[in-house]
Amino acid sequence: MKPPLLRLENLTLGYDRHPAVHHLDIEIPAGALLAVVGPNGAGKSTLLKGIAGELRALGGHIHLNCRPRTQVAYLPQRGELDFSFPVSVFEMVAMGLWHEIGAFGRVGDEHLHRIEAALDAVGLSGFEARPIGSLSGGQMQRVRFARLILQDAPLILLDEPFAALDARTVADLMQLILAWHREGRTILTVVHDLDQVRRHFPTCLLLAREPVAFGPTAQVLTEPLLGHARRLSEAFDEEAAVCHRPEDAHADDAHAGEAHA
Ligand SMILES: Nc1ncnc2c1ncn2[C@@H]1O[C@H](COP(=O)(O)OP(=O)(O)OP(=O)(O)O)[C@@H](O)[C@H]1O
Repeated sequence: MKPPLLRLENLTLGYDRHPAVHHLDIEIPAGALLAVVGPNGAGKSTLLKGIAGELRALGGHIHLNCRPRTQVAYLPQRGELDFSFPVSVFEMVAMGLWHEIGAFGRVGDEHLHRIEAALDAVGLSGFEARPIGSLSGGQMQRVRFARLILQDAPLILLDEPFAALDARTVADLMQLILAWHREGRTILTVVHDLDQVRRHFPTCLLLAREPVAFGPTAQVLTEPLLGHARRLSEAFDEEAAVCHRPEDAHADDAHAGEAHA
């Protein structure tokens, strides 16, 4: 059996000292294609932000069996994007190479070739000079996927990559995700469409401020478990303090995104 690429140990994540999601004790094996599902406000985006190192843990630990900064590719929700940023498609995609060439490094022939190949893979050859502000929502999401291709990361975190996209774009992006899975990468994707999860994602984490179920998708997406998740989410107290278990005596010294070989 493959060792876990990612292990969450009694993890609590939240904002202003209030937990948004907690009691996460989960091992995700290398090569998993995992859907993260749950009601609105269940803590799905918060979990991805924590793993991406954008949010410090309030308690517990995140153990990563890869380098946190350069080997984790994170695609935030599209609502968090500034489309008015004055860059071209080429420049936006080339940002996927920052960990190889640095912010002001020179893009060499090999890099040019890889940028062209990534744009081709997402169906945007010929769009290089277009300002990103002139793209449709679907084209912009393709550009963001091209950037992920260049990041070439073993761990990929996708937050609602299919939201508000047409069926053709969803199908094309899903094929890219499946190709990454075949290459052995580990992929966590927040998805709302449960039919899509059943079709394409072998494993699933059902969240409702805490893990409700984790495992093979058919065993997780059952009516009783989905109902339980809805009820837990509705009953959650947003103002609650971090709740420590007796074994958490040293939880406060946790560091999110900490590398752990
Ligand atoms: N920046 C923030 N500051 C304070 N609270 C936040 C912040 N971001 C999220 N929250 C709160 O944390 C909780 C979990 O939010 P999160 O966005 O992780 O849920 P989600 O499962 O991704 O929801 P959705 O499916 O609606 O996107 C919610 O109560 C939300 O209001």
